[in-house]
Amino acid sequence: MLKVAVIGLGTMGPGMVARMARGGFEVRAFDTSDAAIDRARVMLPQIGAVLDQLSITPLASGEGAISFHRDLAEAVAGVDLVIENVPERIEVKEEVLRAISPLVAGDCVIASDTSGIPITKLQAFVVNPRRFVGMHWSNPPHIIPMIEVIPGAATAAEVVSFISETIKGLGLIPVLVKKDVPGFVENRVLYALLRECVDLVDQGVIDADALDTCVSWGIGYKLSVIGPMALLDMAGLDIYQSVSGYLNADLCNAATVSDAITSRTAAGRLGMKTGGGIYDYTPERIKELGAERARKLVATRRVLEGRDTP
Ligand SMILES: NC(=O)C1=CN([C@@H]2O[C@H](COP(=O)(O)OP(=O)(O)OC[C@H]3O[C@@H](n4cnc5c(N)ncnc54)[C@H](O)[C@@H]3O)[C@@H](O)[C@H]2O)C=CC1
Ligand SMILES: Cc1ncc(C=O)c(C(=O)O)c1O
Repeated sequence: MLKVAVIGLGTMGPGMVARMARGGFEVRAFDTSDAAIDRARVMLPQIGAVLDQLSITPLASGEGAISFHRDLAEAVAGVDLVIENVPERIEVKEEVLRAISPLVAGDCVIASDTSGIPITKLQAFVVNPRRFVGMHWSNPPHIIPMIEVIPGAATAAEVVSFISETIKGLGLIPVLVKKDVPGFVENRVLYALLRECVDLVDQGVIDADALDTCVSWGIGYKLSVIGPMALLDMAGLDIYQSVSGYLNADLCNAATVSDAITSRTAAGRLGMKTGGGIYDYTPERIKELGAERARKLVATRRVLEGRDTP
């Protein structure tokens, strides 16, 4: 049974811990914050119920054990894989990776769930860069089945194979990113979309809620069935040639973050986690939305996987 340590139990950690334990791994869950550990403990049964709805059942040998840790050396002792999952700030990742690296065995793989910091940069912070790789999950990690695998300049081929096989072994889908570009692929695409969406709302072209309806029921719904490259063929490359010929030059190409976002983050309006961001949320609404989104994502995934016929 594979032994894995997850370092950081914020938005992403609990779902990753639960998903890997369901796949039979022994999972050590570490955070420096007692509140994060307490929250993760509360979330595990709720996440387990969602995994049940996805028909992700424990192996015949049973679900892997989960243990919680406040001592880093204890958390990573003897594990095969450590997944760094701390905030997306390179100085925090440097401190954590420099702390983890000397504590693990020579054959242990260290992976980072960074959203897009180049893996080659993070490799500088570990003792053995050959055994360091990007493993980028998507939120919510217990529901979204795709994980990007990103080798850095020094990552050994066998480590890329190990991570890809580990992901497949969980019944998930590894996607290899061949060049270590910032944001990898998923977030380059997402952030191109988000930049345009924020700009359209900033410019008063559309209200936020109408934009959400337009994107979710238009391209969002369609793209879950037909990928962008296949969509080009469905629309016709001549159409893309014509439209992109006049539209590309008009799209937002701002290199900085929109003032509307920067003023909100400066005021502590970070979204659901602070009760308001673009929209406002009560604690009851946050619970409702969490349940509703999980239910719809589960139902959609079951249909897309062919488990349920509509
Ligand atoms: N939020 C998202 O939608 C996604 C985030 N990611 C990436 O995953 C990583 C984690 O993101 P989130 O879970 O959103 O962050 P978060 O800020 O919600 O949670 C980070 C956790 O790390 C803990 N932490 C901080 N310093 C630590 C340290 N020195 N040692 C151990 N734990 C420490 C915090 O207490 C917190 O519980 C980031 O690199 C992020 O870019 C990847 C995919 C999606
Ligand atoms: C806004 C945003 N940024 C990063 C990520 C993942 O790295 C996600 C996600 O949903 O996975 C996201 O929504």
